[in-house]
Amino acid sequence: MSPNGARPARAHASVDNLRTYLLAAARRAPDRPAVIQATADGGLETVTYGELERRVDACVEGLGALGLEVGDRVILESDTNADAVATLLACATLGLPFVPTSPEVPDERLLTIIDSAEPALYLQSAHGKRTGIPESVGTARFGPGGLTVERQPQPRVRRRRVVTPLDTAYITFTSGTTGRPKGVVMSHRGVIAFLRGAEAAELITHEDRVAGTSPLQFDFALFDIGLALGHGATLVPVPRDRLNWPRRFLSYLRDTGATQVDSVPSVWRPVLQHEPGMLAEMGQEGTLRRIAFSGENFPLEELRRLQELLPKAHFTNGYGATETMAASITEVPNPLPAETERLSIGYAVAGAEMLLVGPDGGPVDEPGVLGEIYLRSPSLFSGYWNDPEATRAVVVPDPLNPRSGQLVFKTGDLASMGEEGELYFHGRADSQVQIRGNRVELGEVERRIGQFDGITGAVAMILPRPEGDPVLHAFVTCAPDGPAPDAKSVVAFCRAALPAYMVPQGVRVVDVFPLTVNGKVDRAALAAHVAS
Ligand SMILES: Nc1ncnc2c1ncn2[C@@H]1O[C@H](COS(=O)(=O)NC(=O)C[C@H](N)c2ccccc2)[C@@H](O)[C@H]1O
Repeated sequence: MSPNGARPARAHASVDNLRTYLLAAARRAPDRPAVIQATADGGLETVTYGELERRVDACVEGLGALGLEVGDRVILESDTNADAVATLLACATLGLPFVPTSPEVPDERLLTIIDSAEPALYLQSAHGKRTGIPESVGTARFGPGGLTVERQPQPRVRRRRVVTPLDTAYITFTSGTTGRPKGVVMSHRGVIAFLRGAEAAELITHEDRVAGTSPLQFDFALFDIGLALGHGATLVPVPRDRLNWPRRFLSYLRDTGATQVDSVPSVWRPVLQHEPGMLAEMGQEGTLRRIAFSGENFPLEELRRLQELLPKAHFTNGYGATETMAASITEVPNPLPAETERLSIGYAVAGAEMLLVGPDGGPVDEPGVLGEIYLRSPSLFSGYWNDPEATRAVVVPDPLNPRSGQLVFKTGDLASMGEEGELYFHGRADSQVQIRGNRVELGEVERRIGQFDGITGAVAMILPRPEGDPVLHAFVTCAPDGPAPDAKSVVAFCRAALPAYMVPQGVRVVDVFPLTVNGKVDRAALAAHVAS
């Protein structure tokens, strides 16, 4: 086929593409607010769906003139805001996979991602500060008026004439437990399949204002964008400098009229510690209708305190991995029953199914027995970028129907089943370590320590030792006004209720738990404490 150098390929409006799915509201109600965001001078501005579509098309024009080919990668570095959304939708329109990253990602990590993804173009906002992008990559800046090109991308031959639903919408690089970043390749069909499945959870209506708190490279941010725009609702990105100050965070939620807050559990820790009173006032005002969280277990003590302050709010536990965008969305009772010791991750979203598989590779059918979660889902990723071996390890034949050609996602997560088939998360399979032949439930250790008077949080982990058994360590945070508990009393407290092999050898008090750039507890950083 002769190169189609003339005009860029597009997706037909009738097929699945992130742009058509997320801008459908622009046709139905162009004057409705799509994004409410902070302005540079500290005010607020509203971008309507009609204005958002105009900005998308301005960016499509700029991108389309660069001669890029469907599938060429575009690094999109930004905080979450209307222009970042317009830019990612422009990439989607032209079948250009965007690789989301944000200003606080360190240079060397960005260079590792560039080295792997070999992007055609690097985009940052007009006031972005990043420098040192390799010469082989074109660079440009995006803003409300469209694109300003600084360095042209290298010329390429255009052959594709259409953008299909199987084309890549984005590649998000996860640090992964092994450290070498893996690029999760998500197709338009996959993302939209998950967002459509999530609609069945009826989390929001078009009246809602969804406050997002995750950085763009974390697909929780992409879920927030997809959830809000997919329902014709309003996205309220929370600026990072607001997140670090509880009072400013809460006043931002109040000023923007946010009705839902999506975050990892750690976002609420400083608020519970420093501004419970202000949060309680907001709880009484009733504007905040739903708290949605994902990414890791929400420590139950903290969750109960949050529920006490927000007695009228709904709580939603979103579980899943970037490789399928997510897997389940489960309503958490408010208040949590006193006897609850483990949050349910319920059932897979509509259109998907979570299966428990035992060590023998067969299904686990009886309640209470541990198995690994395998996920059957149309939102299964296309594979890890340029890493077929890592892909084959987690995209496997459906254990219940291996001859069908159907592939499922081997999550690496352990769970048990309740009486109604609902699942309960038991941690990562690779973090289940035996101590003297016994499987240690880190969550159980953390729960017990969390009940010690004055302790507000506990993280347990097992660290290998050069020789002999691995050692169980615990890290705790304490109430600011209370006495720092001494390690011996905490150990004795554990010994009174846990089997010997689950009693931590070391207990260290830390001011706050270190966090990864996505806001999860940084266990590697805690482990380094012990090594030092
Ligand atoms: N609700 C949980 N309880 C407990 N452990 C969890 C939970 N959600 C993840 N995880 C853990 O985190 C792993 C996935 O990590 S991840 O790939 O970075 N993805 C995420 O954390 C967020 C996920 N993509 C997502 C995006 C949008 C909505 C919901 C969920 C899972 O395999 C679990 O081990």
